[in-house]
Amino acid sequence: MTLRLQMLGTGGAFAKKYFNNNGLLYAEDYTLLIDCGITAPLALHTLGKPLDEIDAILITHIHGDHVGGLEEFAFRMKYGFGKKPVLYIADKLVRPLWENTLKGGLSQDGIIDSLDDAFEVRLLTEGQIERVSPGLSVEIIQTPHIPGRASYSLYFNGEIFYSADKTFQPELLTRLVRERNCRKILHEVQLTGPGEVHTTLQELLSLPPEIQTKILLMHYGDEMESFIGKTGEMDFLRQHEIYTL
Ligand SMILES: Nc1ccn([C@@H]2O[C@@H]3COP(=O)(O)O[C@H]3[C@H]2O)c(=O)n1
Ligand SMILES: [Zn+2]
Ligand SMILES: [Zn+2]
Repeated sequence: MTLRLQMLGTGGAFAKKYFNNNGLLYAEDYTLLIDCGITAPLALHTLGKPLDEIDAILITHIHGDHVGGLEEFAFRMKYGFGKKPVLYIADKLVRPLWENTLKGGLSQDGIIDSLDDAFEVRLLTEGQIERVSPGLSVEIIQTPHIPGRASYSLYFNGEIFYSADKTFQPELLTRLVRERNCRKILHEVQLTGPGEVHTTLQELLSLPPEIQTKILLMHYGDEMESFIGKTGEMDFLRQHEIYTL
């Protein structure tokens, strides 16, 4: 099954030239929204994409640039379309997403008292492949980002790796390419400064060309244009363009 990807945005958390790093993944007529950050509602509006054309949302972790648009999404689906959005989420993220992020704004006594009242929740477990639609499966892979906080990268159809925000994990990337048929890697990048909770361009440039050629870079800062031609065998993913993966 050929997947297509259209990023709503390719910016890092504080980018102003680019929307938050959230993507629409198309598998035939099924549309999955990967992460729904603060700018997702505006980016969808800019693309002319109505909310009810999205079949499900999947979130990687609970930073604002990945979940900050969920409150608006849920309210508009409920009061605008009379529907509950489908939400794919790692079991370990349910409690923090509800208790620490959404409860304050979304809860209404007797109407919305839990995440299940606002979303059609579908739990994901590490190591288990979930069939999202006839042409789309996903496996979550926990990858390090903020110490002590869970964050999950995604492996689609056993061949496409989509990194969550994460530190550099060369062994994982090498294993996916050499042992698990990985054809394409959508990877976050930090262009300047120390990585700390992200993967730096310098780190990705240390990968062998065989892996770099599979990588498209995303979640970058406003300085991206000045790095064109300086990314080895890797290219930048551009927001709103549709890529066949
Ligand atoms: N220890 C941390 C934690 C957070 N941050 C910054 O805050 C952003 C939150 O969203 P993000 O996309 O994960 O990027 C994080 C860092 O820019 C950071 O730089 N160092
Ligand atoms: Zn982020
Ligand atoms: Zn993050």
